[in-house]
Amino acid sequence: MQNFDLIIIGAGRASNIAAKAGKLGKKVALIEKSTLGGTCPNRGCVPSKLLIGYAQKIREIKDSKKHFIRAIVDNIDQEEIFKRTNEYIYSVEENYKKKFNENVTIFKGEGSFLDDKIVEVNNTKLTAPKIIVATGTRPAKVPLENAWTSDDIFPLIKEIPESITIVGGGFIACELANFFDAIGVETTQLVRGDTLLENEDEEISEIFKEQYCKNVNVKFNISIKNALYKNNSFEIELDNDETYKNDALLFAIGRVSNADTLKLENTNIKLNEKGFIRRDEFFQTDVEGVYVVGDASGEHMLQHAAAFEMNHLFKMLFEDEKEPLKFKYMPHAVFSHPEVASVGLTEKKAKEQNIKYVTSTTSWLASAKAQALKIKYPRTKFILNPDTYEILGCHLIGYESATMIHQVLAIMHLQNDIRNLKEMLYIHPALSEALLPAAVQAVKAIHEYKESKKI
Ligand SMILES: Cc1cc2nc3c(=O)[nH]c(=O)nc-3n(C[C@H](O)[C@H](O)[C@H](O)COP(=O)(O)OP(=O)(O)OC[C@H]3O[C@@H](n4cnc5c(N)ncnc54)[C@H](O)[C@@H]3O)c2cc1C
Ligand SMILES: NC(=O)c1ccc[n+]([C@@H]2O[C@H](COP(=O)([O-])OP(=O)(O)OC[C@H]3O[C@@H](n4cnc5c(N)ncnc54)[C@H](O)[C@@H]3O)[C@@H](O)[C@H]2O)c1
Repeated sequence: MQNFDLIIIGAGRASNIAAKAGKLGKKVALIEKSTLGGTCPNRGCVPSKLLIGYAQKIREIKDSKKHFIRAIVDNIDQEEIFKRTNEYIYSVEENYKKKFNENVTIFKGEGSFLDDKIVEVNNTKLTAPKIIVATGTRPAKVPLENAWTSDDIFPLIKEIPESITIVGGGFIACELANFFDAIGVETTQLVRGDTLLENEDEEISEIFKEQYCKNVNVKFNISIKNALYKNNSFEIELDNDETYKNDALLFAIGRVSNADTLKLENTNIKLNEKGFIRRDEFFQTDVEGVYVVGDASGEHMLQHAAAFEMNHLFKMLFEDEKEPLKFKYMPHAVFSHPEVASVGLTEKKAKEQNIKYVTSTTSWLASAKAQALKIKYPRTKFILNPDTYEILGCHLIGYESATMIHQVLAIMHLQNDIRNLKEMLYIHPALSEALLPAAVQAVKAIHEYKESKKI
């Protein structure tokens, strides 16, 4: 039995805890069954955003006629795009290794529990007073042989397909289908319902659908009845009896817990109804001294949330943090075309929760920089508490929405009052100045609401 101060199962974001604890002189066992760094740098956020950079450039060139420029995309070197992205992925493991000092022992293998306090990896038994489970998620099982998930394209080492079908209408499907379509791979997206990005505010997802479908061929209310893999391609039969051939078929239909790899039946650790590990507000599982953080908890499934949680857990374990982490707000963005960013309640959620609210939706076009983009759809939508002026939700669609929303986030975090967004000074005519008329309009909407209630 090997003794440590800390055992960590899963070297994704939790690598940072291992590195920092090692620097404090703690003896750390870091167990990873795949590549150090986890999903984000190896097969998630980073490589997918590297790909989106290419897509964005191509879309801009193709759209240049709006600026009275005749330009054509003469050649897209797809191989180079994947080669460069793969090179980044291949560098991750070595870069992560450099983070750790001699106090951190890396065990490459699948970790599992023998009991509440003993973890086994490669037939070696380890124990520590503190154990962190940070095992993340994996793609939901693909129902057809030879079909891909996002894991299969990071890195893409097989031949680049000439045509691809992508199933799903969520984050991954809308980011990847946009990329494949932009680089010239014939792309079909299959969505079982009639919306894309179904968890976004309805007004925003409708605009997204209208704009996105101008580029990507999306079939709605459809499922695959059958898909036969023959001679390196799929013969796809849809449930409306339509048939067609595509080189690749990729499913992006959600992600599932890795808890089933941990032999939790040997412990008192319990799962919730979704199969994710149950925890209290201090990240502690049903076993004292065993914690679960990041995607493994199934709560947010976002890199910034995982990183924030891990940072807080480190402070709880090795510094003097006594308070639980309470996320005031959890923003996210979908890096597709168009780009969407959101924080807080959607109108639907506000309605469901019976919350008193006022909405205000404003075009960005009052800003000269927004006009210069020559796109008409960008919008800001606020959901507001009319009594307190609090921003309950903010939803953006348009160029650099993910960047734009940080200004709103800052206000929400500091002193959440829409009037602060209205009173601040903006650089004229920066794109973010588009938030000024949105804030003015939002405050007006609250005043009109208050007036209407006086009668
Ligand atoms: C295609 C894609 C794009 C994404 N884009 C974004 C984005 O733009 N922005 C964003 O915020 N989020 C994005 N995400 C989500 C983000 O990647 C995750 O939220 C984040 O990586 C979670 O970190 P984690 O450390 O909790 O889990 P992970 O990074 O998944 O790490 C868990 C690690 O545990 C290992 N493991 C699992 N079980 C065991 C075991 N039994 N023994 C040993 N090791 C084990 C795994 O191999 C893995 O390395 C994206 C995800 C995907 C798939
Ligand atoms: N920009 C980002 O922050 C980013 C990008 C990619 C992924 N992620 C994270 O990764 C997670 C997983 O992404 P995802 O796109 O796989 O999940 P998702 O939950 O966003 O979307 C899943 C989609 O698949 C559909 N679906 C589910 N089961 C299906 C089935 N059997 N047949 C057909 N369609 C089905 C759903 O209706 C939905 O449209 C996200 O929830 C997100 O947290 C974040």
